[in-house]
Amino acid sequence: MIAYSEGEAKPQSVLSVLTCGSVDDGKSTLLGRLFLDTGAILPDQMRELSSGIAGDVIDVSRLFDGLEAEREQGITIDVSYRRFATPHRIFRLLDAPGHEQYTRNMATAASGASAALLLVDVRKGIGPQTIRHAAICDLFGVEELVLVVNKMDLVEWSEMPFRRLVSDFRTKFEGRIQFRSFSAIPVSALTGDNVVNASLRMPWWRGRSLLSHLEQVAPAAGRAEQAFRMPVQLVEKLSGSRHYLGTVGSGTVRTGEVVNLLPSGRQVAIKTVSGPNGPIDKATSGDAIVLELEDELDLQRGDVITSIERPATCARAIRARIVWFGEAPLIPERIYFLRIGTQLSTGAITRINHRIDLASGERVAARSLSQNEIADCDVTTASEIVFDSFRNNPTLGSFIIIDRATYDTVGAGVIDGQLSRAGNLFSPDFGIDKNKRAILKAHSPAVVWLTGLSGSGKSTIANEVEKLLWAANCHTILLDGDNLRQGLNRDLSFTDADRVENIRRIGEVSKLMLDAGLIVICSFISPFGAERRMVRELVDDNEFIEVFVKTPLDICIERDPKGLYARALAGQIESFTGLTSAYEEPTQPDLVLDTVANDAVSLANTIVGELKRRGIVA
Ligand SMILES: Nc1ncnc2c1ncn2[C@@H]1O[C@H](COP(=O)(O)OS(=O)(=O)O)[C@@H](OP(=O)(O)O)[C@H]1O
Ligand SMILES: Nc1ncnc2c1ncn2[C@@H]1O[C@H](COP(=O)(O)OP(=O)(O)O)[C@@H](O)[C@H]1O
Repeated sequence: MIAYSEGEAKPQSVLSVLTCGSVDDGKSTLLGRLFLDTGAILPDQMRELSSGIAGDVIDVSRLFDGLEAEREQGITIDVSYRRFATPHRIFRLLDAPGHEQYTRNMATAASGASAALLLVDVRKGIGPQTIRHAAICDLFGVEELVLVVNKMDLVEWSEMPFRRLVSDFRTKFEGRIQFRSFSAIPVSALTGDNVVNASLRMPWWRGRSLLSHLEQVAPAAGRAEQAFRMPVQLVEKLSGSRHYLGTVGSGTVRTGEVVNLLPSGRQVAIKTVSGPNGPIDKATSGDAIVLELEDELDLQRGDVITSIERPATCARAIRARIVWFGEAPLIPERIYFLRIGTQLSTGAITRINHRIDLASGERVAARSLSQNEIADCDVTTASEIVFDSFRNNPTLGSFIIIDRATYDTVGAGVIDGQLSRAGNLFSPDFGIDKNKRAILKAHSPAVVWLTGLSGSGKSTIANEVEKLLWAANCHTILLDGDNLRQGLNRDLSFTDADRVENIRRIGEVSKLMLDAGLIVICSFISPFGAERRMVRELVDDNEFIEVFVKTPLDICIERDPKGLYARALAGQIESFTGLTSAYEEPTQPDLVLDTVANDAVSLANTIVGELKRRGIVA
């Protein structure tokens, strides 16, 4: 075994190996053991370690525990510690922390790994963490999963506990996980048995040691052999011509080749390909390049340049498997940012087809997803996205989900394919539109959106607004929580997920009525900023007036016009807004109404005043 360092002659094949499982299951010890027994640990580290010798057993975990501590302090670990080589292969170890909240890092690491070592303590068996990690490895295309059954020394090297654990794992994943290859190896990372060197203490084991198994793993199909994909990162105009900058995600591109531009679908020849040192004949996956095209086309960041033989797909609806990292749950129909390569779109998870239960590995129904949960979902985007199925080409096959308010990455997904309904919808261009309809009326259309706690005064004020507008010959409609929830939305409860769906439907109804030329007055608690923003974005800028009916909770409780607070406080109503369910106050409403200092009619006049100021009402 040789230690590998930059500059030496390099053995050819590199295998990226993800190590996962919990720290207690012996991950640090296993990594330490791999490095020690392959001779990859540097002499000064070895000296430091020797103080950990107890009898003839070296505490190899100390090397990696040290690194773990560095990471916790935010110190970047020198990756060279994590590279080692044998005469057959270079290994690049990607470590994923064992704690639950690090699922996000684990997903990132998994997307770059060909093989994964999933560590389990033979005495503890398969826990939710083991299942979660296996499911994430599967999700992100890790082809080779090795279940490393550790601490065999603590079960007297016996075969039965090992076999029991492996069969339990297989039962949980039968038919659900599609690793190209799965194997299980009994080891003791502490003593080194079966890690690098074959164990003499488990004569019943006829398989290879972990390292020799990893040396045999077939390397994953390289990205260089896949179809050409280059997401455009930047467009620059240099000496009069446009230059397109990006990194080749997969495949190869050559000067003179005709390529496909997506989503436009136009084809064009490549004039020049340039690398860091000037023009080159061809570039391949991983190369950062600059392209010049024969025709000046209006390509922008987020567009994708692909091969013409095997272009990517363009659609607005896809099926994807998603792992959720967000502290707040994923709610279907809520709008998030989706980033695929350099493309940024808004979109929603329109349906959760099923969730993977991490205790049993089974598919179960779900209305929302909590942190660390994994599910198969339908996703719809606002604009057309350019993608591949992850199986065919990971470059455009995965995406991340970003919260629109906090910009946190709240989830990641891999794409399984296009949804069939996606391709066949068009936006009809009817001759008579809302502006023409408005000509017949004494006003322009608008949505007046009143939001606030129950009992804050939304309905009372909305009613006064409608009376004033009717008197001014305006055509109006008043939509209210109480009436919509008895008809169109009678299937919806007051869970967060149902409130999101409630507002989505009302938003769509409001838009239709707006198109009919009406002034739509909406009175809904609409407790979440994300959905109020969604409705605002459905209509034109000047058409949406967000009115925050700002009445303190104690006043609403005092008013209690329907007796609901009394019942909620007595525990008879679940998830009651302001008490047991959240209300997110608007951060930038168009109007804030103080119902303590002003009466309902004067507040209604304030709203009508705003409609006049905007030129909606004469
Ligand atoms: N648990 C719970 N929480 C809040 N409100 C409740 C609840 N249960 C019933 N109600 C009655 O439903 C009305 C609110 O419906 P909305 O459609 O406006 O609610 S939401 O926007 O989906 O949150 C609300 O009407 P308003 O009092 O006019 O706001 C209540 O009458
Ligand atoms: N300035 C005010 N504006 C609106 N309502 C008020 C005001 N002052 C007192 N109220 C009373 O508060 C209650 C508000 O109830 P409602 O309009 O049904 O609220 P919401 O629709 O927000 O649940 C009514 O009983 C109303 O008479």
